Amino acid sequence: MSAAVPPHPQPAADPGVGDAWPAPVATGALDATVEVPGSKSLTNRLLVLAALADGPGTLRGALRSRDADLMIASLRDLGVAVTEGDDPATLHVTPGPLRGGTRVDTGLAGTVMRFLPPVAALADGPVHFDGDPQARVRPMGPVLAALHTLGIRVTDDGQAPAGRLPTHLPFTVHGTGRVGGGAVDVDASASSQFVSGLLLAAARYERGLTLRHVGSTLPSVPHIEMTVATLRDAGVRVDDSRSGIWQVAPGPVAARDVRVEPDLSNAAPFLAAALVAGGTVRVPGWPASTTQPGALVPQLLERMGAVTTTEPGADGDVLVVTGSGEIHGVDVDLRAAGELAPTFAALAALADSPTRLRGIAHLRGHETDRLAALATEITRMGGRCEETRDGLVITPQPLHGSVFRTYADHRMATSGALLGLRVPGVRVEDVATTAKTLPGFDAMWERMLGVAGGPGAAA
Ligand SMILES: O=C(O)C1=C[C@@H](OP(=O)(O)O)[C@@H](O)[C@H](O)C1
Ligand SMILES: C=C(OP(=O)(O)O)C(=O)O
Repeated sequence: MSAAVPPHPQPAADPGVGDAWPAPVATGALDATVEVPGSKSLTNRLLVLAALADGPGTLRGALRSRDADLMIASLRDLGVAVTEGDDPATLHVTPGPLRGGTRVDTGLAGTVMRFLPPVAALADGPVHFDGDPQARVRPMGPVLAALHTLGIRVTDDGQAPAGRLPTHLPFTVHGTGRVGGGAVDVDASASSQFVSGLLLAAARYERGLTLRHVGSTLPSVPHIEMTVATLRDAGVRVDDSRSGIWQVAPGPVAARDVRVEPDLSNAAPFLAAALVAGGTVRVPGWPASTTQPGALVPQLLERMGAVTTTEPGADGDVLVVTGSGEIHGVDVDLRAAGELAPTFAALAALADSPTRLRGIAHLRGHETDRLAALATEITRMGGRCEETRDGLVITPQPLHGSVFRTYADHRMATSGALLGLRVPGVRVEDVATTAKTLPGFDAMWERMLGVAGGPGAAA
């Protein structure tokens, strides 16, 4: 990976054992249907496109979580009206002239910190960006360098020497109300979101944008395809016919009324639970075709021992995953779907043979250094999980309970829950961190298990 990732802030020495969530152990085969809320990636793309559109639009089935709510709050501050419809998942968006003189709180949301600077470039004044302490070490440089190339002034509000382009939060994008556009080279080897963010705003640039990826690897290609698909659905012309080059034509973004698919990556730990506990888990609303990387979940679970089918449901297909409790190790390149790695690492630690996860060096710049975090927590449980240059090698061992640290990472929390299904005594520190993309995860998990009586009842 060519973009260096600085070390993440370390968690407190004592992870608050008393408050940790006792992950319930499965006491029998599962038989559950889990309704998963809207996709984070689609919700935040569709919010940005609605904010840039040529009239009022509506999202239905939108995710409401910390990441989505930070996007909504930021767009409101920029002058976009976002109001709730009959239910919180229905959002009406009315674009307005983009205002400067505001502050964007990115939280720990990659989609907010990478998608909004190219939008802020269109505002009529400075927009200050900052986020959680962990967000300040997530890579930002390539997207800010691209804005600089396009003639937008970006200044560092942190520790960088004066005059140096910022590479991390906090920073200010000095919008002037217009962006000329043109051509930029971007090294997106550390995050596909650098590409997505620039493409999402590009139709509103006077000459559009031609973006060329110049890095050695490109992670999360399905997420870039999702960006291109959502742009095209909004009537924007995008040429992606040359590998590693995207050309967005200038023009209006059509206001639309859109339905958001369920978040297939958030479905993954629930579906994986069928392998760990045995039995069946169903997720309704599984799209017949999708750009979400979670589309890979059924085939990956099958490789690890599941039987998967789809059944017709009231609202599209229902994905049905059945496991026997046996889990087989795999050798898999997850470059296209890195956000699935924590779920598959947890499954791997419970398997009957070793697993190699490859192509995911960029996970070192996610919510936390996920490779280090997974290796540390699985090892703490007595497992064997070693970091490689671009992934993890997990060799199953007998595991014991522990406090499973989450490092402010929602997917670490869901991995801990998955391990706790089989290993008694797992307590997940700060399970509330799942609110980043799935508020109420612990209650959903307990419902899946048929556990009554609230946290810890089945531990
Ligand atoms: O564009 C998106 O919605 C995302 C892209 C991916 O980021 P990276 O390319 O940084 O992995 C993914 O991991 C993240 O969860 C969501
Ligand atoms: C990497 C992730 O999030 P973000 O959108 O903050 O990059 C994730 O959800 O796994």
